[in-house]
Amino acid sequence: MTPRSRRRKHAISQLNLMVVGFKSLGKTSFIRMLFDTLRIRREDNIQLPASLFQTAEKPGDAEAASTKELYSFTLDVEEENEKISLTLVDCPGFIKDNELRLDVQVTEALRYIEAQFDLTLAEETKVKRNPKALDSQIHACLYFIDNANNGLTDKDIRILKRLTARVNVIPVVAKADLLTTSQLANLKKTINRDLKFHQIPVFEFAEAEEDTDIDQELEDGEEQEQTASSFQSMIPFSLIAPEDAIITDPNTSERIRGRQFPWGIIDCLNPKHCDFVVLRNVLLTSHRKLFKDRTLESFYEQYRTERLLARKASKMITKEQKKKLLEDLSEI
Ligand SMILES: Nc1nc2c(ncn2[C@@H]2O[C@H](COP(=O)(O)OP(=O)(O)OP(=O)(O)O)[C@@H](O)[C@H]2O)c(=O)[nH]1
Repeated sequence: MTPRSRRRKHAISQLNLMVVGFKSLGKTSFIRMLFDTLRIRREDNIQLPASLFQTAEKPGDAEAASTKELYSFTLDVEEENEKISLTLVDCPGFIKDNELRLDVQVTEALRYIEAQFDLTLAEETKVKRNPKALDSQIHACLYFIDNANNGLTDKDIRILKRLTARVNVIPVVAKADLLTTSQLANLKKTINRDLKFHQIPVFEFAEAEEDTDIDQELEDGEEQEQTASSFQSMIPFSLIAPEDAIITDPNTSERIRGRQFPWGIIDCLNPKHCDFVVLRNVLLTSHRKLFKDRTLESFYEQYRTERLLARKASKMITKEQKKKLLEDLSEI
């Protein structure tokens, strides 16, 4: 074992993921499915939020099962021999028919992301820094897109523009089981066209991989290029979450995390049925370090600069200017 791989084996990497999107698109179901596929290292100290297991399979359950407020929980997991402290953050679904409320909800999600930057900033400015300080920054945010729309709506565009200024955003098509293969392919194409047309900088695989060592295992440069572009071609990733009912494979009698229809079974872990397995690998293994690096080097640095400039500007303001500003504000 090389010193590097020995170090890797013992170090615990922190990874913080967030899910956002309009109401009832399957955000909590995705977190539940991800949780269900994890290899938990320490079961003794997990505190799972009750809302994670409130499902809405029966009519009338939807309101009770909807996420009322942002919550997070942390798990010690092991993925490909690496220890990860994984924090999952679930947000209340955005409300479509109230513009003001929608803006407040997006602001709340962004405030949470910025509050984590503030923790890093506070740690950095301490005289004696804590070398074991936790990295609570949100490294990737999955944005759930409603497959009933023909591409991105104006509201999606507005939200995505705000989110992509602060976090690595990965767009996903929710409930892909409701689309045929060609409908899904067309929707992906339209979403990509919309992202490009509106210049929304969601996470890009091809570009990002050029300056990183993530694919060290792939020695052949051509193969590396292919991998990057094949990830990129999957954007937005399609997701299908399993239903509560216990479904078994008729051939093997093994449990399947899936959805059963009169004509067959969808296996959510089958890459032919949806992109969950690929996305899971991207988040937890292949691109984990890249998400973290970009968060620190790009998003945190940008936020830090903005905060320091704002602080400087507020110090430069004279007493008279401050008084006038407060007077003006009280008249509004
Ligand atoms: N057909 C289908 N239904 C799904 C899928 N994922 C979730 N659902 C169903 O959609 C409903 C809402 O799922 P949730 O996971 O609670 O959605 P959410 O986005 O967390 O909801 P809010 O917290 O209200 O925003 C439930 O009835 C789920 O069973 C999916 O992939 N396909």
